[in-house]
Amino acid sequence: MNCLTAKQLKISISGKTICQQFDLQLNAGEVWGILGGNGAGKTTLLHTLAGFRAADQGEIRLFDQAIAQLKPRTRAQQMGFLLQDDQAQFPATVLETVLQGRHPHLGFWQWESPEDYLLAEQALLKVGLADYAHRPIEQLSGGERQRLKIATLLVQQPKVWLLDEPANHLDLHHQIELLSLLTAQIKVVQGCLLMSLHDLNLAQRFCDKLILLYPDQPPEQGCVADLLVEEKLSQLYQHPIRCLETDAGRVFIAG
Ligand SMILES: Nc1ncnc2c1ncn2[C@@H]1O[C@H](COP(=O)(O)OP(=O)(O)OP(=O)(O)O)[C@@H](O)[C@H]1O
Repeated sequence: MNCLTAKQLKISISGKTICQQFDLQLNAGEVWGILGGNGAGKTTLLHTLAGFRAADQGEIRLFDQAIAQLKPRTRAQQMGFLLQDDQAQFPATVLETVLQGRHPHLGFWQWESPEDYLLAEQALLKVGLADYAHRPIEQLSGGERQRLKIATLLVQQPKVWLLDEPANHLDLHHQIELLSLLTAQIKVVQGCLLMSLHDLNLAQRFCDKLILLYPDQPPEQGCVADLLVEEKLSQLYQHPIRCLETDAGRVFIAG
């Protein structure tokens, strides 16, 4: 099943073309990564696919409905977005914040039900924040805030997940723990996930497919095995990248 499709997309920002005549199809059960250097356009591409900004040309469809025509509430029932920088937040506790993930599913005057609270508590448990439920969010560390944002998306229960640098602020244990949780969830609910990443080893471990946003040539997309190779990665980052075969699988290091 197609979850998110883009046809003949042209995206530019500040006079720079990120992509043109770009087609994309995210299918049920797929985990995609976007790789590219700073300023390559990863965030811009994600924001455009989410319908937060208009493309210069082309069409984006979420479950076969034009995203530009979807009401924000309908879109939020189907698509969750993890913003990279999300500083401006109202004073609230961790539990109040995670419950906001239920809002697209509640009626205008409807309060959260006991089931909503249960979902929120389960999500906090999954991200290791159960003991922080009544803490004001301004007292959380960077990594704890990131885990709270992921918990909020878990209770939102979207089918399509767009994540801008989900590994930001997370220690190695939480990177693996949370990306394992999210990618397993995608397979179970037959949704799809597209995330920007700076860590090639996380891309290798968690992604099925990739989009490479080069600085000097059109984007490329395909399977991880075809794209995570020294020559393409060195071109992508304009820096020599080496791929090493180890007991733990392939690892990538900057030369
Ligand atoms: N609001 C904006 N107005 C004008 N130009 C912008 C704006 N946001 C980003 N840009 C520019 O658009 C280009 C793409 O930025 P974008 O944030 O999409 O890159 P990125 O690949 O996500 O980068 P990073 O890895 O540094 O987060 C950059 O050259 C950036 O300077």
